[in-house]
Amino acid sequence: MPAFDQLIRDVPDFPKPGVVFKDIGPLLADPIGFASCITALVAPWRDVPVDAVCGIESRGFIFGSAMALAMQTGFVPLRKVGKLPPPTIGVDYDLEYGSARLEIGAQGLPAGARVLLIDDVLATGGTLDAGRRLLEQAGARVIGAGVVIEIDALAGRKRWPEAIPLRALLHC
Ligand SMILES: O=P(O)(O)OC[C@H]1O[C@H](OP(=O)(O)OP(=O)(O)O)[C@H](O)[C@@H]1O
Ligand SMILES: Nc1ncnc2[nH]cnc12
Repeated sequence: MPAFDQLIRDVPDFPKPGVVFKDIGPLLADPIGFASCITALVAPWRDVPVDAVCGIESRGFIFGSAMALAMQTGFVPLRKVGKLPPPTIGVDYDLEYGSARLEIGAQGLPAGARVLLIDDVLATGGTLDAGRRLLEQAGARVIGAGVVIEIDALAGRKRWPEAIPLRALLHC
């Protein structure tokens, strides 16, 4: 596996004191790093039927939409509150540094669609958990999830159901 970790910058005390922010900017700017990151994110699902890749706003859009292109599936955005026109379905959740609400278009997915949930970082796990709950509320079947970075110390994986595969490229 390529050394993605060298393309992720640690920024101490951003966006607030005590948080070490994982900056994916250098990874996105590196054509080989970004391409091999997408290849690695897609790899576990090669033989799995997937109807759509769902990315969480905003950094999950970058990886999720590139994966959807590579997998030849549709892409469905899970957006922060107030961005999508009605009708929407939404869920509230807590973040490592705040709280938020995620929404999906009520007609965004056919019932029973097999979807992958994608984000850049798994920290406390609140966002990924909210994404899963939202997709299930919308009638989709979450068959797996992928993140680029998992911050092990924050134990976000504990909030994720063991029965659904969750793949992380990098552990910090
Ligand atoms: O596991 P958690 O503790 O929930 O944190 C992970 C989430 O936090 C960041 O998003 P943020 O809400 O900061 O939005 P952004 O992608 O728009 O910067 C990150 O992109 C994940 O979505
Ligand atoms: N430490 C962190 N770095 C980047 N994104 C995050 N989202 C939540 N925690 C984060």
